[in-house]
Order: sequence, then C-alpha cells, then structure tokens
Amino acid sequence: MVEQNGAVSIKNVSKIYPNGTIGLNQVDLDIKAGEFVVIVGLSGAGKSTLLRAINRLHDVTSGTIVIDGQDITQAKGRQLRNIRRNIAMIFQNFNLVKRATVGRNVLNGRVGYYATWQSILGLFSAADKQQAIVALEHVNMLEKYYIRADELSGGQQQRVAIARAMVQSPHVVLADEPIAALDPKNTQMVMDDLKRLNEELGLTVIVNLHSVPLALQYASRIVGLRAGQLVYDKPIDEVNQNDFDAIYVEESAKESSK
Ligand SMILES: Nc1ncnc2c1ncn2[C@@H]1O[C@H](COP(=O)(O)OP(=O)(O)OP(=O)(O)O)[C@@H](O)[C@H]1O
Repeated sequence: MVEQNGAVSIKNVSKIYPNGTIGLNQVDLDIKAGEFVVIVGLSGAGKSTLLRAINRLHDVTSGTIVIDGQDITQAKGRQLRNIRRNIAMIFQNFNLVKRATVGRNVLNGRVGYYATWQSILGLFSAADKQQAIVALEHVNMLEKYYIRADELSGGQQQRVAIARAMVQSPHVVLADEPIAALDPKNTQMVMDDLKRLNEELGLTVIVNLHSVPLALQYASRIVGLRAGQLVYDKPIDEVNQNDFDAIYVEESAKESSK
C-alpha cells in the first residue's frame, strides 16, 4: 500500500513573541494525511500563529512540528525548502502579485521547483503551464488566464490563490481565514474549492475560521484554541453546538461568573 503524504505532528509547541506575548502554549496536535481540519477560536486565540508555525513563516520557541517524518522547526537550507514545497498557504488577503496576470500568478506556485533566476525570468516548462491551465479549470477561472490579478473580484482572486496552491503539488494546504474578505456566495465557492482539494486530490487541509457554521459544514475534525492553548479536538460526528462554549467563552465572562 502506498502511504499517503500530508501528516502533521505538532508536539508540545509554544510560541512566545519577542514582546513576551504568548502566541501558543504547549500545543499537541496530530493531523493525519487527508484530514480536513478547521481551527476555530476567538480573535487572538493563536490560530494564525499555529498555521504560520506549521510552514515556518515564523519560528516556534519550543516543541517540534513534524511533517511527513521531517521536523520543520529544525530544518535548514535545502531540507527546509523541500519541506516547504509540500506546504501551500492561502491567505486572507490572497497574496497575489497584483500587476501580474492570473496565469503568471498560478505559475508562481511552481517557483519552489526552479532556481531563483529561472522563476524571475518566468522560464516555466510547458508541463507546468499545462498544470496551471488544469488548476485554473479546476477553480473555474481559466477564461481569466491573461487578465491582471488586480482586475479580479476578491472571490476570484482567492480562487486564483487556490489554483496557485494546487500547482505547487503540496501535501498540506494551510488556509488562514481564507474567506474573511468575501461575500457569502464567494465564501461558499472558496470553501468548496478547498473541499475538493481535500476530497479529489487527497490533500490535508487545515483552515482557520471564525465561523462555527462553516466549520461544521466543511470540517472532518474541529480543533479549538483559546489563549494559545488547545481546548477542543473532536471528529465532526462527535461535535455538538454546546461544545463551542468552551472555545468561545470570553475570559472576562468566565472570570465574572466565578
Ligand atoms: N508579531 C507579533 N508580536 C507580538 N504578538 C503577536 C504577534 N502576532 C500575534 N501576536 C499575539 O499572539 C496572540 C495570538 O495571535 P494570532 O494572530 O495567532 O491569533 P488568531 O487566533 O489568529 O487571531 P485572529 O483571528 O484575530 O487572526 C495574540 O495575543 C496576538 O496579539
């Protein structure tokens, strides 16, 4: 049997920012390949900090994060680059190159496979261009191939970002509040696109969301953070609405009820 890639094992991870703020406090979380995990929690709970630790956009203070057997917190140079290649990130603000075409933005998902000079010159192979076309078809955006990214709506830009993530051929997709800037129709489309990456391509998807109804609709597992700590972790079929009180109760409300 071929082992599926995309397992993320987070062990005893803490992150203390230079100003002393605790971003994460001894978080343990084992995510299996092919899961669709939604991380919920109040603003400031540590959701972004956790996602950014997983692809090492920032360093953790202690603990380990092992992705398909390799510890990204300790990796350097080529090894770090190779682990990162397997992790795609989708941001709230899309992070596209606004003045570049949709096609070029999608091809940027391949830069991890080229020397820097090649990607700067846009020397992408025919096979990669074909992959970009397939990815844009997947998110129903192929007709926009030659359009500049800044001419698209927010929802369309996010779908281009999803196509860019696809051509990266990752094992894990991280999405940090991907629908925060979108209306309900685009929210649905973007969440559906993420679900298809999970179901059709078998990718592990980890999404930060504020919305509990969306978490319930899409997740195979829900994880709750509060004040940097993991306070909740259940497969979707064991989740009930009351559970969210534990995640969303404000510290102040808790204190005043004592
Ligand atoms: N660069 C930073 N320097 C100092 N503190 C930070 C930094 N980034 C985040 N924090 C703090 O770390 C804690 C966790 O923040 P984080 O952004 O991870 O929360 P979040 O759950 O993603 O919130 P939101 O839903 O608002 O994005 C917060 O107290 C925040 O103020």
